[in-house]
Amino acid sequence: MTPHIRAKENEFAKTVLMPGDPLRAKYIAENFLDNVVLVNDVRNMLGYTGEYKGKKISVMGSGMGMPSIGIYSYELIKFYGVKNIVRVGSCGAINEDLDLYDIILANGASTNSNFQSTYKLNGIHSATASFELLLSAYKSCEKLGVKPHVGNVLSSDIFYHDDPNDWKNWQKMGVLAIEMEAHALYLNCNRLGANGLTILTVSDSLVTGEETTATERERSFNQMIEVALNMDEA
Ligand SMILES: Nc1nc2c(nc(Br)n2[C@@H]2O[C@H](CO)[C@@H](O)[C@H]2O)c(=O)[nH]1
Repeated sequence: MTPHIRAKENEFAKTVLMPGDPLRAKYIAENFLDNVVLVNDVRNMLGYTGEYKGKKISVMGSGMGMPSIGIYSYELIKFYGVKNIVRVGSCGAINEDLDLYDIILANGASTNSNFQSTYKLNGIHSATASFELLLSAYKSCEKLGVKPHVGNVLSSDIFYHDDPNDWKNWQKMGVLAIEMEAHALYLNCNRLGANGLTILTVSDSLVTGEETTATERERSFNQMIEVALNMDEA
């Protein structure tokens, strides 16, 4: 038990998928997993443990933003012994080579947040994904005939930026997309010795202004879930 999760000590699998929206955790559990058990509903941040092709796996919402995923990923690793956390989310593309519904594997996550000030580093830490999980996800994409984009994303503290063109400065740095969680997940994993990865589907483009349709969003979300569930476990 923690202030935010009521699950019993061994109720989480070694690997946890984390969509931002707890209702997507419910969707994944109901549509992809067998023998599902609800292990958390504190604050309605729904968490489930079940099986995929006989392998135990958990799925729980992270909430939006780094403070939220920062709490849940910390508690999963520190108090429940979770070894691998795979964020499965959506993002806004800022690179012109990206199309709606494309899949991104984030090998790193830049930020405009001061989240890492807690570590009192004399410098800036590069928040990075686990190569083991990244390679496993890349191979899973190949098996499923998905061509992912692998690169850096921006984890922003802000959705409504006062300067609507701020993203163009990040585009110059080769950043592929904007989301709001990966950097904090990677910091916790880097600091606590766990493996983290963020898999994203492009649900809007700041370059073209395009937005996905609800039905298409669900189809591409399913493809990303298939990629995550078919990864070899680290
Ligand atoms: N800041 C930001 N976050 C985005 C964007 N598109 C998407 Br989907 N997101 C993600 O969606 C949620 C905000 O709608 C957050 O959890 C982000 O990870 C975007 O253009 N900007």
